[in-house]
Amino acid sequence: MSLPTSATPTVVFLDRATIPTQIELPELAVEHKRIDYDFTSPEQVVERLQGVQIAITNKVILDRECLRQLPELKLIAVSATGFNNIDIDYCADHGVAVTNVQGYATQSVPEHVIAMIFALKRNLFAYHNDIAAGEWQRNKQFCFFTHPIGDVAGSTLAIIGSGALGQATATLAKAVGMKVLFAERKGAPSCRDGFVPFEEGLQQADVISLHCPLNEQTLNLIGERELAMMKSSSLLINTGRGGLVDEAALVNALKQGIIAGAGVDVFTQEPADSSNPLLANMSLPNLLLTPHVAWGSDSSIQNLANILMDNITAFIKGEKQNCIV
Ligand SMILES: NC(=O)c1ccc[n+]([C@@H]2O[C@H](COP(=O)([O-])OP(=O)(O)OC[C@H]3O[C@@H](n4cnc5c(N)ncnc54)[C@H](O)[C@@H]3O)[C@@H](O)[C@H]2O)c1
Ligand SMILES: O=C(O)[C@H](O)CO
Repeated sequence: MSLPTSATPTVVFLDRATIPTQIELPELAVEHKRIDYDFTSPEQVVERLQGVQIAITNKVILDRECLRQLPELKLIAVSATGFNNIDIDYCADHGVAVTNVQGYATQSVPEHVIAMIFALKRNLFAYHNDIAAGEWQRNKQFCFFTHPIGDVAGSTLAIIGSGALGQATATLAKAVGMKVLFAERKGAPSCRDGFVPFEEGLQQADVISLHCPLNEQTLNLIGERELAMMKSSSLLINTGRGGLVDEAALVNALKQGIIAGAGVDVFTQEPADSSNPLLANMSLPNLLLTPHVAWGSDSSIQNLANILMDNITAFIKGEKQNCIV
């Protein structure tokens, strides 16, 4: 998994526009040729990576079918933590290195999670919408209470995924007075020290926050069965990946009062459209949606850009940094 020493590598960024313009993407500290595309459709991937040694992708999918047609590709530098858009097994079997960017958003994602928890617990958007619909204006009192308002302090947060973002979310949650549990992996035969069994986490939590990767084991981790185990007063926050949650089952749970609310930043298809059950029901007062921006504070994206380009420089120099395979 290395480059021929004499060659000047070509580096192609397939979705450059995922890095906002105010963020500086550092130059590589080694000789190279770089081509940036703001956006690449699935049909354009193979053509754009023909003869290319290094591909940068945030969310463009590099699956087996397209990788098979790219024998010169030596490195996929994922400009994200999640790498579920890459066929890792193919890369491992065919000598294609894959790097990702770890721990760059330990401020941004937890702040987004806690913001969603406060907004939902206090029903901020439901009240905002009531005013927009003229409810307050029709009322005689200085205030009115059409939605429950809960305290965040004292409530229990169950975190699924105890890596960089799970841990950082735990730290912030404790700072606002929440009790924190880490749930063991679903189906695990035993429970590690410091974890509670998966089902117990679901049952005890006032809020569940997902911070595990999307893979074969975690697809539809939260479905009808799991939602039914949660308290009817509880919230689900998903900033992990859309596929972790059965979206139709979640909408049903919100409509039937099986759980009290959900904050969702990630979707099975992105961008999602009105065929997505969550978008089709986004007027529900207890559903808060954001367009995959939990990672997106300027400082976090700058961290990401720096680490991304460092990973590539290291690879070209023959060093290993943040290698998944
Ligand atoms: N919404 C966003 O903007 C955003 C930003 C960054 C990351 N993410 C997502 O968050 C995920 C986690 O990021 P991170 O930096 O904490 O990654 P990480 O690799 O540091 O941590 C992932 C954790 O999940 C655990 N895990 C793996 N499989 C599991 C399973 N089946 N059940 C429970 N836990 C499991 C791992 O052991 C690890 O502790 C990423 O994979 C990505 O999908 C989203
Ligand atoms: O995985 C990540 O880092 C986020 O989804 C942003 O791409």
